[in-house]
Amino acid sequence: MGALEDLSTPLLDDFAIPTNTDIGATRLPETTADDSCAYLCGNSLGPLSKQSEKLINDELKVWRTRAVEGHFSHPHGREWLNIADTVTPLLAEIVGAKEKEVACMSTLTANLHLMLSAFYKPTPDRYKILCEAKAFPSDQYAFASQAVLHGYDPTDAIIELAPRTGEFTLRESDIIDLITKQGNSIALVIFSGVQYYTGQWFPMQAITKAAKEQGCICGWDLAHAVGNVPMALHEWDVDFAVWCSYKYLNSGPGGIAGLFIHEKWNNTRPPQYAGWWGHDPSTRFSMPPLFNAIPGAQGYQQSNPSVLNIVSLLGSLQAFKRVGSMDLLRKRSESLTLHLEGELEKSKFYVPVHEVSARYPSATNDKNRDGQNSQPQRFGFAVITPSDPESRGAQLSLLFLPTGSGAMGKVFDRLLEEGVVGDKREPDVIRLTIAPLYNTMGDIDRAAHGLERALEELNTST
Ligand SMILES: Cc1ncc(COP(=O)(O)O)c(C=O)c1O
Ligand SMILES: Nc1ccccc1C(=O)C[C@H](N)C(=O)O
Repeated sequence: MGALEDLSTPLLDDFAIPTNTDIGATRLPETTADDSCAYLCGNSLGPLSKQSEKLINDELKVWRTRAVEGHFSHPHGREWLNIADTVTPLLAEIVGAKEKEVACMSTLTANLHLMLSAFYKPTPDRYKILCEAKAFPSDQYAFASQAVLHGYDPTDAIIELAPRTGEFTLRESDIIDLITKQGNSIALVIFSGVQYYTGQWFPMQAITKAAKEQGCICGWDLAHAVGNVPMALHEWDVDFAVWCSYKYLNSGPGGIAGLFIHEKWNNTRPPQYAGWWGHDPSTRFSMPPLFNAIPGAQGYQQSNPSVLNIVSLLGSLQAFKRVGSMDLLRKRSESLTLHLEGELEKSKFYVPVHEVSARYPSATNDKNRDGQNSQPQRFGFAVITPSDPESRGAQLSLLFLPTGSGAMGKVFDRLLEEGVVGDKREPDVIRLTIAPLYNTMGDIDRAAHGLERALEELNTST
């Protein structure tokens, strides 16, 4: 099996990256029109894997030529009845789980609700849900609606832990202290593995351990962690986890999601929302009236999965497999992200994150935007993602200053004109992600130089 050992990009050819022309880059020489853009947005939607494209086309052909027979007989040995079996072992490796602890199914938010319905069992003494403040909105809605479903007021039932004043990310000690002090009233501790906005990789093992010591259930939303950072869900004794696959796993827009349930729950957490795909496959097609669940995560499957979605995921997972392990991929990821960070720190407009509060006092106070101050301030940026590589994945989140000044939007547009695709989170953040499967040092240089030119222009034109 091949392994990425240096900063070359052996898998670059595996992915179709949009060209500068495709994304409408207008400020580049004509000669680069057909070159790949610098696609730094794998945290939102991974690019198309060429193998996925091939596999989808293969399946379309099977559908065209065999129709329903494709379920039972398949020219490439991927009978649709068992199509999920092509991806579960690969997913299990990526999240550090046993195969039977993983199911590839449905969508992230739906899976989150399924897991909450199975694991959030509040009692009058222990009914709280602990999560990070400003979790991805879908998660906030899911937590709140589940609290309401059980008769609790979300403002009381949900504890949202926010960074300290003047800080942007959570300190491990603050998370652990809170769990230790309030754990006996907490039913569920659920964080995102990697935070979508800040890029912080939470100390998953330590949080899980602290939660377990207090008798809490511990679950994880791994949307931004899966395929990004190495994990050992089984060994860490995580109770459940959910993820989508269209970010670092490159399965395509709306791709099929996944979930993990620790095997220790096999006998005590039967699926409550049963469907035929969670039924024992050996008798599924005898159509028995009584549900007999597959032990473990796969018993939670409800419907027959989308074959096109699964093979789309499979194409990309084969690229992960060729790399060899998440640890190897992570090595490359760490050095590329360090390099991006280093380039950003060289900028004239770089503001160290610990100076943000002092230099832009309103940046950590949403009510009073710096952009409305009477004194015009220089446009700049800080990196709010933790600088410790152990506390982050591939993404760096740049906070544009002064906050509320509109600088972020202008820089974002300018980067796009130069063929650099990041993503913006209003009002002030651009996320840049160096995905180790397909991004290059050249992408980093383009982003850093584009950013410098954009801020130079912004500061001289006002
Ligand atoms: C952390 C997190 N949770 C939930 C979602 C929602 O996912 P979906 O629309 O696939 O349910 C996303 C991404 O969209 C996310 O990043
Ligand atoms: N599925 C999408 C469709 C359209 C636009 C964004 C998304 C995202 O996934 C957003 C992502 N979860 C984020 O971290 O912001």
